[in-house]
Amino acid sequence: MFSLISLVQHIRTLNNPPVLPVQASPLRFGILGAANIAPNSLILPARNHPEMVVYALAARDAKKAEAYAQKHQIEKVYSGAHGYQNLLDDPMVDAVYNPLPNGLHFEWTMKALAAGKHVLFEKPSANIVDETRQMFELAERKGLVLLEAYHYRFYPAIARIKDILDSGELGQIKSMRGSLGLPQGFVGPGDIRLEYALGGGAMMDCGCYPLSALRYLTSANPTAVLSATARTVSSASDTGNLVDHATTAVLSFPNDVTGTIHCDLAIPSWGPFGLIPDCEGGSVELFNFPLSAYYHSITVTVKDDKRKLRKRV
Ligand SMILES: NC(=O)C1=CN([C@@H]2O[C@H](COP(=O)(O)OP(=O)(O)OC[C@H]3O[C@@H](n4cnc5c(N)ncnc54)[C@H](OP(=O)(O)O)[C@@H]3O)[C@@H](O)[C@H]2O)C=CC1
Ligand SMILES: O=C1OC[C@@H](O)[C@H](O)[C@H]1O
Repeated sequence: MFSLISLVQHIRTLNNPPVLPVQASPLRFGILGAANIAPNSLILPARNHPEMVVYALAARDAKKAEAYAQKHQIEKVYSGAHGYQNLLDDPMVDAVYNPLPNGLHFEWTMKALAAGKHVLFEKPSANIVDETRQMFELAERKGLVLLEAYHYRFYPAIARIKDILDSGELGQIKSMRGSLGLPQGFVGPGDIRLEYALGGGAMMDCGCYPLSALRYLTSANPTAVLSATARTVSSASDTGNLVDHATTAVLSFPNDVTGTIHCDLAIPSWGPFGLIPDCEGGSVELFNFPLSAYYHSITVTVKDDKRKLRKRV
């Protein structure tokens, strides 16, 4: 068990990983947009990977682009109306990170792939499934890597949960619950998450995590939406559209499995962010599944022969 001090040290190291010398001929990344998420998702981690370097940044506003590039020691800067495309046309760029708002993932990922770049793009991949298919088909045709940035899939904790389920120890999955909520105040006025035209809404921003996790754990896609309820707010630009501020949905999966997803852009406290498959012979809970590298716990509850519950953490 972590002590509080070692937990704080662990989180500080994750957020500021040691800087390693770059090796000869690293993979050179370009970033589309001076995005809030890019330092944590790519720029700081890259410094710990000698085989890659964040070489270029494009942002619409020149001043913002320069300041961001200077702060994060990014060599090449593009800006203005053609800044994103100019970055894609730069032959020095091998791979592109696309952390643009959800509604722009498709356009700029297609353009990046067309320019022959590998792409790491943010979740959720697109607004509609046909766009996602088109992107992966183009990447396949061009022999390029296209990866959606669901980092939770790379943490040992989720792999452990999948192993426990696949081992058969708990029997068949009967139902699953997954949730992700953001604390009140995290999403402020004007946030891209509240803009319908940019692919905003709680389901797109947060609900996509439990949905992805439920698909991963069952190795299946949902077949129907059994129910869905939402708390809605006006889209940020007030165009008359609504976005969901919170959603609860019950989905049907093959083999009579149901999955409940809950997401919320403004909950009064921190969390919830758990993942709980309930099985014939017990259940397993992964606490903090989206960011389990920071902290997590796994609780396995097994029903014994006399239907008594045995717990291990
Ligand atoms: N995997 C993860 O853990 C996380 C993923 N995300 C995902 O990353 C993406 C970006 O999130 P986040 O960094 O918080 O977003 P930001 O609010 O920082 O926006 C990202 C960039 O979008 C660009 N942009 C382009 N067109 C528009 C437009 N019309 N209106 C507003 N912005 C525009 C801006 O680029 P410019 O600088 O050129 O102006 C901005 O820098 C989302 O898809 C989100 O779901 C977010 C957080 C965590
Ligand atoms: O991991 C996340 O947490 C915060 C969200 O707003 C973000 O978009 C999501 O990816």
